[in-house]
Amino acid sequence: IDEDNNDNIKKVISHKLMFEITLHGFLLWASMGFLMPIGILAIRMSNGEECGRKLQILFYVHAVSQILSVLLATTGAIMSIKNFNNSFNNHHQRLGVALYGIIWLQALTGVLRPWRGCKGRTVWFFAHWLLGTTVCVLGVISIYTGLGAYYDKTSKSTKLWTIAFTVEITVIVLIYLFQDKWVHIQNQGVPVRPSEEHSSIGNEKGTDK
Ligand code: HEM
Ligand code: HEM
Repeated sequence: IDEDNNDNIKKVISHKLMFEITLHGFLLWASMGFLMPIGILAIRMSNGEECGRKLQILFYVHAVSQILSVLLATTGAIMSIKNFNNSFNNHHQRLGVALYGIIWLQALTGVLRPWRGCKGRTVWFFAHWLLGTTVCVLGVISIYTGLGAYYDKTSKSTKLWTIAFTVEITVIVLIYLFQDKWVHIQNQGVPVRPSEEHSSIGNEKGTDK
């Protein structure tokens, strides 16, 4: 009877750990694998946008989705630090802890931004863009290594999840690339005036011929 009891306790604990790992995965996927890239696509939609109201809405979508993303990741962080072993002895764990910290730094620089037209704004934008893009890419890598860690721990296949995530990220990357080409694509139907034909090299996005 004693052995039976022991077995049951073991099963209950591993069931609990299983649940916690799955929740960890979902929280961080939703945060860094979904909200963060979507928020970046949103603020990029405002590039070259003239209408003040549209600009404001896109800014809010960016700010809200990014703050929500940081809060979700933080929930996941508190959970994982409470329930996992905190040994930080593999790439997934080490990169993960670094990200937990950096996303807060990024959100903080987002909130504490200088006004447009201010002297510091150019440097701020470069820093916010560079760190933001890097963090998002590292987040995507962490999700792949996380799915690997899940397989190592549970021996359950994560093939379908990996495919699903790859499809999602591929779509997001295609939209990201498309955003740069949108004006150019629209202007394909507009005839080039002969006098401007040669000066069209190196044109700015907004005045694309
Ligand atoms: C951006 C996304 C992610 C970040 C930042 C992250 C971060 C972390 C961190 C810091 C740990 C160590 C926790 C500790 O020991 O206190 C950890 C462990 C773990 N994570 Fe993630 N994670 C992410 C996504 C995922 C995903 C999508 C899965 C898949 C289900 C996953 C599965 C695991 C597993 C199984 C562990 C156990 C640790 C092990 O022994 O390797 N993670 N994660
Ligand atoms: C972890 C959170 C965040 C990430 C990963 C992030 C990422 C980014 C990225 C990559 C860009 C550049 C987009 C482009 O290529 O044009 C950007 C722009 C911007 N972000 Fe964030 N961001 C975050 C949080 C915030 C927060 C909390 C705010 C404000 C409350 C904010 C305000 C802005 C603004 C105003 C711009 C546009 C700057 C301009 O075009 O002059 N960000 N963000």
